[in-house]
Amino acid sequence: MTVVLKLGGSVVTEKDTPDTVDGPALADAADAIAASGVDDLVLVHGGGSFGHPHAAAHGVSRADGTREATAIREIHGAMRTLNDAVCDALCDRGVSAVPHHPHSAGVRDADGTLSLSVDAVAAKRDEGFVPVLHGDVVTHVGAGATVVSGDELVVALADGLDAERVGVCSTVSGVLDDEGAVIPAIENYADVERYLGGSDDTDVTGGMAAKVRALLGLRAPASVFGPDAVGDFLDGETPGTVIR
Ligand SMILES: Nc1ncnc2c1ncn2[C@@H]1O[C@H](COP(=O)(O)OP(=O)(O)OP(=O)(O)O)[C@@H](O)[C@H]1O
Ligand SMILES: C=C(C)CCOP(=O)(O)O
Repeated sequence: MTVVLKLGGSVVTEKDTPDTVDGPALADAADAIAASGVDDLVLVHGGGSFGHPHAAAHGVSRADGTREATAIREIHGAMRTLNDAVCDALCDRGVSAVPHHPHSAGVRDADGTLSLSVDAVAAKRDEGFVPVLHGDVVTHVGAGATVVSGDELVVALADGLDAERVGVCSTVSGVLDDEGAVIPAIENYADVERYLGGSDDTDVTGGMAAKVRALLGLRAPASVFGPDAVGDFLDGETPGTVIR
Protein backbone atom coordinates (compact mmCIF):
# COMPACT_ATOMS: atom_id res chain seq x y z
CA MET A 1 0.00 0.00 0.00
CA THR A 2 1.71 3.16 -1.17
CA VAL A 3 1.43 6.24 1.03
CA VAL A 4 2.26 9.69 -0.35
CA LEU A 5 3.09 12.27 2.32
CA LYS A 6 3.91 15.94 1.82
CA LEU A 7 5.74 17.90 4.47
CA GLY A 8 4.81 21.55 4.00
CA GLY A 9 7.60 23.98 3.38
CA SER A 10 6.13 26.09 6.14
CA VAL A 11 6.62 23.13 8.52
CA VAL A 12 10.23 22.19 7.76
CA THR A 13 11.57 25.73 7.27
CA GLU A 14 11.42 29.00 9.13
CA LYS A 15 9.20 30.52 6.50
CA ASP A 16 9.95 34.17 7.32
CA THR A 17 13.76 33.76 7.39
CA PRO A 18 15.21 33.06 3.92
CA ASP A 19 17.02 29.77 3.33
CA THR A 20 16.57 28.54 6.91
CA VAL A 21 15.62 25.01 7.98
CA ASP A 22 13.42 24.66 11.06
CA GLY A 23 15.66 22.05 12.67
CA PRO A 24 13.41 21.00 15.56
CA ALA A 25 10.31 20.74 13.34
CA LEU A 26 12.19 18.71 10.72
CA ALA A 27 13.56 16.46 13.48
CA ASP A 28 10.05 15.86 14.85
CA ALA A 29 8.69 14.97 11.41
CA ALA A 30 11.65 12.69 10.67
CA ASP A 31 11.22 10.99 14.08
CA ALA A 32 7.55 10.31 13.33
CA ILE A 33 8.36 8.90 9.87
CA ALA A 34 11.15 6.71 11.22
CA ALA A 35 8.94 5.40 14.05
CA SER A 36 6.01 4.62 11.74
CA GLY A 37 7.55 1.63 10.01
CA VAL A 38 5.65 2.50 6.80
CA ASP A 39 7.87 1.17 4.03
CA ASP A 40 5.95 1.94 0.80
CA LEU A 41 6.35 5.65 1.39
CA VAL A 42 6.91 8.45 -1.10
CA LEU A 43 7.69 11.86 0.38
CA VAL A 44 7.36 15.36 -1.02
CA HIS A 45 8.34 18.61 0.63
CA GLY A 46 7.43 22.18 -0.18
CA GLY A 47 9.52 25.25 -0.73
CA GLY A 48 9.10 27.26 2.45
CA SER A 49 11.82 29.88 2.90
CA PHE A 50 14.01 28.19 0.25
CA GLY A 51 12.02 28.00 -2.99
CA HIS A 52 9.49 30.78 -2.60
CA PRO A 53 11.71 33.85 -1.98
CA HIS A 54 14.03 32.89 -4.87
CA ALA A 55 11.08 32.28 -7.20
CA ALA A 56 9.46 35.57 -6.15
CA ALA A 57 12.73 37.48 -6.66
CA HIS A 58 12.79 36.31 -10.29
CA GLY A 59 9.05 36.80 -10.89
CA VAL A 60 8.52 33.07 -11.39
CA SER A 61 5.30 31.31 -10.38
CA ARG A 62 3.24 28.41 -11.70
CA ALA A 63 2.03 30.65 -14.54
CA ASP A 64 4.85 33.16 -15.03
CA GLY A 65 7.98 31.63 -16.49
CA THR A 66 11.62 32.56 -16.85
CA ARG A 67 14.08 31.92 -19.66
CA GLU A 68 17.08 32.82 -17.45
CA ALA A 69 19.21 29.75 -16.75
CA THR A 70 20.71 31.51 -13.74
CA ALA A 71 17.24 32.04 -12.22
CA ILE A 72 16.27 28.42 -12.85
CA ARG A 73 19.50 27.17 -11.30
CA GLU A 74 19.12 29.47 -8.29
CA ILE A 75 15.54 28.33 -7.53
CA HIS A 76 16.35 24.66 -8.16
CA GLY A 77 19.60 24.97 -6.20
CA ALA A 78 17.79 26.35 -3.16
CA MET A 79 15.36 23.43 -3.31
CA ARG A 80 18.21 20.93 -3.60
CA THR A 81 19.76 22.40 -0.46
CA LEU A 82 16.50 21.93 1.44
CA ASN A 83 16.09 18.43 -0.04
CA ASP A 84 19.56 17.52 1.26
CA ALA A 85 18.57 18.65 4.75
CA VAL A 86 15.34 16.60 4.64
CA CYS A 87 17.13 13.48 3.32
CA ASP A 88 19.90 13.91 5.93
CA ALA A 89 17.38 14.10 8.79
CA LEU A 90 15.65 10.93 7.56
CA CYS A 91 18.85 8.96 6.87
CA ASP A 92 20.17 9.91 10.32
CA ARG A 93 17.15 8.02 11.71
CA GLY A 94 17.58 4.94 9.54
CA VAL A 95 15.07 5.84 6.81
CA SER A 96 16.45 5.00 3.32
CA ALA A 97 15.62 8.43 1.93
CA VAL A 98 16.96 9.29 -1.53
CA PRO A 99 16.44 12.49 -3.54
CA HIS A 100 14.27 12.68 -6.65
CA HIS A 101 14.41 16.05 -8.38
CA PRO A 102 11.29 17.05 -10.37
CA HIS A 103 13.31 19.54 -12.47
CA SER A 104 14.69 16.56 -14.39
CA ALA A 105 11.54 14.42 -14.24
CA GLY A 106 8.71 16.81 -15.11
CA VAL A 107 7.52 19.16 -17.83
CA ARG A 108 4.51 21.40 -18.37
CA ASP A 109 2.86 21.53 -21.78
CA ALA A 110 1.74 24.80 -23.37
CA ASP A 111 -1.53 24.89 -21.40
CA GLY A 112 0.28 24.29 -18.10
CA THR A 113 -0.59 20.62 -17.64
CA LEU A 114 2.16 18.83 -15.69
CA SER A 115 3.61 15.51 -16.86
CA LEU A 116 5.74 13.78 -14.24
CA SER A 117 7.48 10.54 -15.05
CA VAL A 118 6.76 8.22 -12.12
CA ASP A 119 8.56 5.06 -13.33
CA ALA A 120 11.82 5.98 -11.63
CA VAL A 121 9.98 6.92 -8.44
CA ALA A 122 8.19 3.56 -8.44
CA ALA A 123 11.49 1.75 -9.04
CA LYS A 124 13.11 3.48 -6.04
CA ARG A 125 10.10 2.58 -3.89
CA ASP A 126 10.17 -1.04 -5.13
CA GLU A 127 13.87 -1.28 -4.25
CA GLY A 128 13.11 -0.27 -0.66
CA PHE A 129 14.08 3.39 -0.87
CA VAL A 130 11.94 6.32 0.21
CA PRO A 131 12.02 8.78 -2.70
CA VAL A 132 11.96 12.40 -1.52
CA LEU A 133 10.62 14.86 -4.13
CA HIS A 134 10.13 18.60 -3.71
CA GLY A 135 8.47 21.64 -5.18
CA ASP A 136 10.74 22.78 -7.99
CA VAL A 137 11.07 24.65 -11.26
CA VAL A 138 10.27 22.70 -14.44
CA THR A 139 10.47 23.34 -18.17
CA HIS A 140 7.20 24.83 -19.44
CA VAL A 141 6.54 24.65 -23.18
CA GLY A 142 6.31 28.20 -24.55
CA ALA A 143 7.13 29.87 -21.21
CA GLY A 144 10.68 28.75 -20.38
CA ALA A 145 10.38 27.32 -16.88
CA THR A 146 7.77 27.71 -14.14
CA VAL A 147 7.31 26.57 -10.55
CA VAL A 148 5.73 23.22 -9.78
CA SER A 149 4.29 23.02 -6.28
CA GLY A 150 4.68 20.06 -3.98
CA ASP A 151 0.90 19.83 -3.93
CA GLU A 152 0.81 19.29 -7.72
CA LEU A 153 3.49 16.62 -7.33
CA VAL A 154 1.40 14.90 -4.65
CA VAL A 155 -1.50 14.67 -7.11
CA ALA A 156 0.70 13.35 -9.94
CA LEU A 157 2.38 10.80 -7.65
CA ALA A 158 -0.78 9.63 -5.94
CA ASP A 159 -2.54 8.93 -9.23
CA GLY A 160 0.57 7.68 -11.06
CA LEU A 161 1.55 5.29 -8.27
CA ASP A 162 -2.05 4.36 -7.42
CA ALA A 163 -1.49 5.43 -3.81
CA GLU A 164 -4.09 4.39 -1.28
CA ARG A 165 -3.40 7.14 1.24
CA VAL A 166 -2.32 10.74 0.82
CA GLY A 167 -1.30 13.11 3.60
CA VAL A 168 -0.46 16.80 3.48
CA CYS A 169 1.14 18.18 6.61
CA SER A 170 1.00 21.96 6.96
CA THR A 171 1.38 24.31 9.93
CA VAL A 172 -2.37 24.42 10.47
CA SER A 173 -4.26 21.50 12.01
CA GLY A 174 -6.51 21.17 8.96
CA VAL A 175 -8.55 23.35 6.64
CA LEU A 176 -10.17 25.90 8.94
CA ASP A 177 -13.55 27.63 8.75
CA ASP A 178 -14.12 31.32 9.55
CA GLU A 179 -14.16 30.56 13.29
CA GLY A 180 -10.88 28.67 13.17
CA ALA A 181 -12.46 25.24 13.55
CA VAL A 182 -11.14 22.31 11.51
CA ILE A 183 -13.53 21.37 8.69
CA PRO A 184 -13.78 17.56 8.99
CA ALA A 185 -14.39 16.77 5.30
CA ILE A 186 -14.43 18.60 1.95
CA GLU A 187 -16.04 17.17 -1.17
CA ASN A 188 -16.74 20.31 -3.15
CA TYR A 189 -14.60 23.43 -3.67
CA ALA A 190 -17.58 25.78 -3.81
CA ASP A 191 -18.71 24.68 -0.32
CA VAL A 192 -15.50 25.98 1.32
CA GLU A 193 -14.14 28.56 -1.14
CA ARG A 194 -15.17 31.45 1.14
CA TYR A 195 -12.85 30.18 3.89
CA LEU A 196 -9.78 29.59 1.75
CA GLY A 197 -6.98 32.10 1.48
CA GLY A 198 -3.41 32.30 0.32
CA SER A 199 -0.38 31.84 2.52
CA ASP A 200 0.69 34.09 5.41
CA ASP A 201 4.24 34.13 4.01
CA THR A 202 5.96 34.59 0.66
CA ASP A 203 4.35 31.82 -1.39
CA VAL A 204 4.22 31.80 -5.18
CA THR A 205 1.97 28.74 -5.34
CA GLY A 206 -1.12 29.89 -3.51
CA GLY A 207 -1.52 28.66 0.09
CA MET A 208 -4.56 26.67 1.19
CA ALA A 209 -6.88 27.57 -1.72
CA ALA A 210 -4.55 26.02 -4.30
CA LYS A 211 -3.90 23.07 -1.99
CA VAL A 212 -7.58 22.17 -1.62
CA ARG A 213 -8.23 22.64 -5.34
CA ALA A 214 -5.33 20.32 -6.23
CA LEU A 215 -6.30 17.63 -3.69
CA LEU A 216 -9.93 17.53 -4.84
CA GLY A 217 -8.58 16.23 -8.17
CA LEU A 218 -7.20 13.06 -6.56
CA ARG A 219 -8.57 9.54 -6.87
CA ALA A 220 -7.49 8.65 -3.29
CA PRO A 221 -8.74 10.59 -0.25
CA ALA A 222 -6.25 13.12 1.13
CA SER A 223 -5.85 14.31 4.72
CA VAL A 224 -4.63 17.83 5.59
CA PHE A 225 -3.26 18.01 9.13
CA GLY A 226 -0.74 19.73 11.38
CA PRO A 227 2.83 18.79 12.36
CA ASP A 228 1.75 16.97 15.52
CA ALA A 229 -0.34 14.51 13.53
CA VAL A 230 2.28 13.01 11.17
CA GLY A 231 2.59 9.89 13.35
CA ASP A 232 -1.19 9.48 13.65
CA PHE A 233 -1.59 9.72 9.88
CA LEU A 234 1.14 7.17 9.24
CA ASP A 235 -0.47 4.88 11.84
CA GLY A 236 -3.61 4.79 9.67
CA GLU A 237 -5.70 7.47 11.35
CA THR A 238 -7.34 10.37 9.48
CA PRO A 239 -6.43 13.52 11.44
CA GLY A 240 -7.43 17.02 10.33
CA THR A 241 -9.51 17.50 7.19
CA VAL A 242 -10.29 14.73 4.69
CA ILE A 243 -10.57 15.89 1.07
CA ARG A 244 -12.25 13.44 -1.29
N1 LIG B 1 -9.14 28.20 5.44
C1 LIG B 1 -7.86 28.00 5.74
N2 LIG B 1 -7.51 26.98 6.58
C2 LIG B 1 -6.22 26.75 6.91
N3 LIG B 1 -5.18 27.50 6.43
C3 LIG B 1 -5.45 28.52 5.58
C4 LIG B 1 -6.79 28.80 5.20
N4 LIG B 1 -6.75 29.85 4.33
C5 LIG B 1 -5.47 30.21 4.20
N5 LIG B 1 -4.66 29.40 4.93
C6 LIG B 1 -3.22 29.52 5.00
O1 LIG B 1 -2.67 28.48 4.20
C7 LIG B 1 -1.33 28.32 4.62
C8 LIG B 1 -0.91 26.89 4.33
O2 LIG B 1 -0.52 26.85 3.01
P1 LIG B 1 1.03 26.98 2.62
O3 LIG B 1 1.09 26.84 1.14
O4 LIG B 1 1.66 28.17 3.24
O5 LIG B 1 1.56 25.72 3.42
P2 LIG B 1 2.62 24.63 3.16
O6 LIG B 1 2.17 23.69 2.11
O7 LIG B 1 2.89 24.08 4.50
O8 LIG B 1 3.90 25.42 2.70
P3 LIG B 1 4.66 25.36 1.29
O9 LIG B 1 3.72 25.92 0.25
O10 LIG B 1 5.88 26.19 1.48
O11 LIG B 1 4.95 23.91 1.08
C9 LIG B 1 -1.26 28.71 6.08
O12 LIG B 1 -0.31 29.76 6.19
C10 LIG B 1 -2.62 29.29 6.39
O13 LIG B 1 -2.54 30.50 7.05
C1 LIG C 1 8.76 27.72 -4.94
C2 LIG C 1 9.15 26.51 -5.22
C3 LIG C 1 10.35 26.34 -6.03
C4 LIG C 1 8.47 25.26 -4.77
C5 LIG C 1 7.04 25.48 -4.25
O1 LIG C 1 6.51 24.27 -3.70
P1 LIG C 1 5.35 24.37 -2.61
O2 LIG C 1 5.92 25.03 -1.40
O3 LIG C 1 4.94 22.97 -2.35
O4 LIG C 1 4.23 25.19 -3.18
